[in-house]
Amino acid sequence: MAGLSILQALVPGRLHNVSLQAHAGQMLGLIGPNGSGKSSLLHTMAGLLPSTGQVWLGKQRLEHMPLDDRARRLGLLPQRNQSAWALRVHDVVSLGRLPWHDDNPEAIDWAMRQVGVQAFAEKSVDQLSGGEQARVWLARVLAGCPDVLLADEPMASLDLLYQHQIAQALQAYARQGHTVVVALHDLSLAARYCDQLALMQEGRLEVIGSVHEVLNAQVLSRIYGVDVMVDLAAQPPVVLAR
Ligand SMILES: Nc1ncnc2c1ncn2[C@@H]1O[C@H](COP(=O)(O)OP(=O)(O)OP(=O)(O)O)[C@@H](O)[C@H]1O
Repeated sequence: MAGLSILQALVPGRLHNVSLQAHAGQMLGLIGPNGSGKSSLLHTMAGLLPSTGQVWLGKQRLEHMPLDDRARRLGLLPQRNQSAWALRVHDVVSLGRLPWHDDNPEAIDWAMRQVGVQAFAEKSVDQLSGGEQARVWLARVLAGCPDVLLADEPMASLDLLYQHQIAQALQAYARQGHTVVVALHDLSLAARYCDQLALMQEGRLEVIGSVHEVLNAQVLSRIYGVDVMVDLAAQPPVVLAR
């Protein structure tokens, strides 16, 4: 399957000439302080935030792809989600099949199982807790089985069990040959589950590489403005502000 490349993305005040490649089969984590440009980069990758740069899905330029093809091949989970209607959870997840014009029950059941929301299938989504709803929104994107999955802080509101279950599900999705890009603030989770990390600061890509290349205590302390301790040899790895 195709990876995703972004070349010289420039969005005034938000992104400054960002170029990077997300590879099929891998999970790329976007990290960096608040306002560093992670969401802007994800929206640019999804073709939703216009930039002067280029986005390539494999050998195809995203801007030149028909919209329905883009919708099938690229899925975005935004940072904030809400439903204007009190839809059933099953119906919300089914919306993920819209680009395919079908109601594929296997894909919908699979997506709900990945994030553990089968028990809520008949409930109204507005009657769920914040973390439960977050899992439903992710299931909706997974149900579309996109080649490239872009997720903005998918674990932010989840409890300890689901942080790990969702991180594992996203990693497994990448291992099946998909391209997964997640923005996240929990650097210990990033160290444990991501194959590559891209560290952003003030709209620029500061460094991209393996977990060991990017999670450097000195660099992180400078960028986050707080003393950071990094222990990548620990099981699981730990990255925390002191
Ligand atoms: N809709 C918008 N219009 C104009 N500027 C915006 C908009 N959204 C974000 N910005 C600005 O773009 C910059 C990057 O914001 P972005 O949301 O991409 O950062 P982020 O790294 O995702 O932050 P966080 O970790 O807080 O979610 C910030 O300076 C922000 O103020």
